[in-house]
Amino acid sequence: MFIKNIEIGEIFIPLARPFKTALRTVNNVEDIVIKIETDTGLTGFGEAPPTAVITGDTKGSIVTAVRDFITPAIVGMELDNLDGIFRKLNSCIVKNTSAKAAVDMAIYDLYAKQHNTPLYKLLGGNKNLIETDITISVNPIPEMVADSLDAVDHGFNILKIKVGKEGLKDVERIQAIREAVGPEIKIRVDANQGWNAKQSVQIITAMEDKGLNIELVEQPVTAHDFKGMQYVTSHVTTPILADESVFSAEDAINLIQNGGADLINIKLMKTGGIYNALKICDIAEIYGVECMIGCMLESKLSVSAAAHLAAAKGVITKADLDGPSLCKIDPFTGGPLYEENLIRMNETPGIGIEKVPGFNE
Ligand SMILES: C[C@H](N)C(=O)N[C@H](CCC(=O)O)C(=O)O
Ligand SMILES: [Mg+2]
Repeated sequence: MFIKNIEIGEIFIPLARPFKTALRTVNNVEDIVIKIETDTGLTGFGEAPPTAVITGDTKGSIVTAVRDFITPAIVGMELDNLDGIFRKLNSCIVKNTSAKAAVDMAIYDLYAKQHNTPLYKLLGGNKNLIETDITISVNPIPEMVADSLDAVDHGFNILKIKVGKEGLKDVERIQAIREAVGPEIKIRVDANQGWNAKQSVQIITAMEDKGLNIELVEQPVTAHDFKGMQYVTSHVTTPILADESVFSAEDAINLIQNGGADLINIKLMKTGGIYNALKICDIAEIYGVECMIGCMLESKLSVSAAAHLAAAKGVITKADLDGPSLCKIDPFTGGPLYEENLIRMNETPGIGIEKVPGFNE
């Protein structure tokens, strides 16, 4: 069975509410989707969001990478030569990790379908239920408190609070939310690179002194500031999670060996897909570092690929896979079940998404 062609489409899904971080505000999921077909008619699907402020990828660059570089590199290759396909995918163009992720997940989808197995079982089959957090956008404090209470009402036990735009005022934000939701709800804080190293220590220490019981702080400083990550990690007791600082296995090794983080956030859109994400899982396992699986502003297709990886690997102990919960509608058929805070894997072969809008059957 060989790869016959790659079709490129686009999806548009309105968000239930604007998504706001220290880096950007977004109102809709507007992602590139791809369909890979084999000579036997088997199809695999993938999705790539244009998260320009984090990965550098735009809709135009994703389409160009898939159409002009990846397609000529892998069309005609035998699906059984999985390793050869991924080596070609990763060497035919540098960077462009979101385009690579879309193709990588479609290939894994096909491979698991060919073997009539759900992808998570093929990758390791560690668990079949995942608990995700939900993101609270950065807004005026009363709005964030109301959003947090609403999320708890809807069954979420873990909140990921976006901060990083107003320095020390973030302590008030988290204090107000903690007082409103009570002590049982887990609170994660994501600064999206919004603080500097000294400011991070001041803010996180203030949260510790107030007993706000923060589970972790994600990416306090600029992505390339590995020394800053090391400074923060060594000066606070709250665990520090590296997100934008870790795209590749090399980043993970560098950061871990230099004490630049306690935890690593793996996202398929940063690694270029599951093939490279598995390398980070192995490195983390070797060093005894736990991982979170995260997502960009993505819909159910690519988030489900990430869910399969999370379900497969024991080293992935935390999930930020709330993309589908942030969308107003679910335009897909099939896939894992999203039940508020829980993602339940099922027995459908591949990733499980059976129908993607924009492609003819
Ligand atoms: C959507 C997810 N919960 C999230 O917060 N991801 C962000 C980046 C998302 C984006 O800007 O598209 C993160 O973890 O930094
Ligand atoms: Mg983050």
